This record gives sequence, structure tokens and C-alpha cells, in this order.
Amino acid sequence: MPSAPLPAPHPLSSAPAPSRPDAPAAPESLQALARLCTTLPGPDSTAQERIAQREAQLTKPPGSLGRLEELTRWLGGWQGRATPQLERVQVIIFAGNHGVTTQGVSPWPQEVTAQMVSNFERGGAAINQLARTADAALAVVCVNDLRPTADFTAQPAMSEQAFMQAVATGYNAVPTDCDLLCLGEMGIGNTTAAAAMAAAVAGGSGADWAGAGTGLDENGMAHKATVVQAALYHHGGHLANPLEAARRVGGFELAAMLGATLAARHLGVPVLLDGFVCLAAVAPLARLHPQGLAHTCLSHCATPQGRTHRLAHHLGMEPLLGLGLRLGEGSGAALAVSILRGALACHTGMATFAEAAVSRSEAL
Ligand SMILES: O=C(O)c1ccc[n+]([C@@H]2O[C@H](COP(=O)([O-])O)[C@@H](O)[C@H]2O)c1
Ligand SMILES: Cc1cc2nc[nH]c2cc1C
Repeated sequence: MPSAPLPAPHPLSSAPAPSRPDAPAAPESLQALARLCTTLPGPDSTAQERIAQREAQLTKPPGSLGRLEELTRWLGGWQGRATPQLERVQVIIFAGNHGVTTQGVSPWPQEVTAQMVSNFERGGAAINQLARTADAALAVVCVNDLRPTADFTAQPAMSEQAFMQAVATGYNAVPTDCDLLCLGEMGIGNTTAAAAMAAAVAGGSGADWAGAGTGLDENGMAHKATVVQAALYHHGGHLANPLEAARRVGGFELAAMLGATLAARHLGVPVLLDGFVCLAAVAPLARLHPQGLAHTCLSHCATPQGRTHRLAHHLGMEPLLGLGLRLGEGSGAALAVSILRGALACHTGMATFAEAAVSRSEAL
């Protein structure tokens, strides 16, 4: 990826970079994974405090940059930097295939997953253009070599070993030195897996969570809802355990996104999540730890009434954008990078009241 010139650094960024915590090795069993999900580091509160102090000195009415101010604190808190940076932004697309496609839940054939991976590699997809404009590196990871999961209406999507391997693939894919991770996915049929995951984590029926995906009509959606419902019946009480839900009704790329999000937490890397599939994949982290998704930010929701918004609301998350995107690939996450760059540019580039000789309001 060609990289644009970096912005002039704020004087504080010449301070030595904090040493990154070494993440524990990828967990090898479901029990070890559950343990790692419940022993999560918190943000750097000193960095957050210093960011808030500088924010209060900048030439603007307090709070007037709205969510941008909160985003700068979020970035710095999880990076462990009083001056956050976005020099190395990484988009990772995890690709996987789904046995449940044999039930006719997607209007597209399974081979489109591999074909789109080739398209990503040749630079022809939307995410290639959006990652380039975000000045982000792009990596594509085919999970389980794109061999499909089992049809989860009749058996678990993955064995414990295959699930743990997919989690480790995601866990080990996160560069230790990146400043921000954008997650994306590609997998024909994965909105059915995401719908089942959403039902398992947030409750509700197949009809509550089965959407149009890549373009089903009303009849197609009704059929997809019955397929999800059949999976919910089949796996029953096992789905109360969020990691078992991810193994039984998730998918390879969803498991990898869960692993990547967990590694990012242990590495001090904030994460921008893409749409419905991405959110459903990482939702187990929120069920296992009350702050399990605090280092993540949901980049977008297609519509305020839609399923992604409903799931986000259930998880206490507020999307940054609402552009009607329903592509996947990490497209919304890549677009949201520019919002973070804007927040950071204001925080590092604005003059303080003292520097600019602007009088402060006595009333505030
Ligand atoms: O991220 C989303 O919100 C989203 C919504 C609809 C479709 N997709 C993408 O479409 C594919 C899955 O759609 P489907 O209909 O085959 O389940 C997969 O590659 C996703 O990236 C993604
Ligand atoms: C063409 C196509 C591109 C995609 N990108 C992400 N999901 C996708 C699904 C399809 C079908």
C-alpha cells in the first residue's frame, strides 16, 4: 500500500513509545480461551487523564468536538499513549466458508468467497479502495483454507480443535506494533451464522435476527429465519455458553475475528469493528467480561432500525456512522479511520487558549 505523508507530530509524541505489553500465547483449549476472556487488561487511565487535560486547554468551547473528544481518549487509553497515534493502521479481512449454505440461505454460491479473496488480492474490491484512502495496510486471511464449516442445523459448525485453530489464526494475525486494527470478513452464508450467534448472545428467534444478507427477498428471509430457528432448537441449552455458541453456530472467520479482538486487547491495540457479522462474532467477549468490548468501537450500522443497531444496543454500543452500508469486507471500519484521524488531528494540532491568546469564558 502506498502511504501518505505522515502529519507533523505533536511535540508530545517525541516522548518514547510505551513498551507494548506482550500478549499471552494463543489459548489452546476452550477453558484456556474462557480464562483469557475473563482476565482482560483495562485502559491506561493516566494517558486518558492527560488527554482530557489537554482537550480542556484547546481553543473551543468545552465538549464542542462531541464524540471526537471521547474517541481520542479511547484511542490513547487503549494504546497506552498520552499522545495517541495512527501511523500504522491495519485492516484484516478474515474469509471463511459455511456448510449452512446447503440450506439455501444465500443468493450467492459458496465459490464467491474464494473469488472475492482473489479480487482483494488483486486490488479490485471496495475495501482495497477504502483501505488505501484510509492510509491503512490490508491483509486477507483465509481461515481453515476456506474449507466450510459443518451445516450447523444438524451438528456443531466446528469441532473444538477446529474452532480453537481458527481462534488462534485470528489471534496470531494481529501485528504487535499496529496502532489500530480494522476488522472485516468475507464469507458467503455468514449472515446466517451471525444471526444464530446474535440470537444465542442477545436472545430472540431466528426471525428476529435473519436479514436480507447479500440480497434475499421476503421469502428468502423467511426461509433463512426457519434455518436459524432450527439451529437454535438443535443446539438448545449449549448456546447459553457464549464460546460454545461461537463453536456451534458461528464460523471460521467469525472465530478468527474473536481471536483477533482478544489479542488486540492484550496487545494494547484498539479495534474498529465492521457491521453485523463482525459484531456478532465478537459479542461473546461482552458476555464473558462486562468491559470485554471496551477496546472496540462499532464503525457503522446500516439503518437505525436494523439488526446491527439492535445488537449494538444490546451490547451498549453506539455506531459511528450510518451510511446504509451492508457490504462487509471491513468497508465501514476503513471509512471510520478518517473520523479517528480527524479527532487526532484536532487533539494534536489545535492551539491551546494560552498559545493562541484566546480569552476563556468566565462562565464555564
Ligand atoms: O457486515 C454486514 O453487515 C453484512 C451484511 C450483509 C452482507 N454482508 C457480506 O455478505 C456476505 C454474507 O452474506 P450472505 O447473504 O451470503 O449471508 C459476507 O461476505 C458479508 O461480508 C455483510
Ligand atoms: C460480490 C460480493 C462481494 C462481497 N463482499 C463482501 N461480501 C460480499 C458478497 C458478495 C456476493
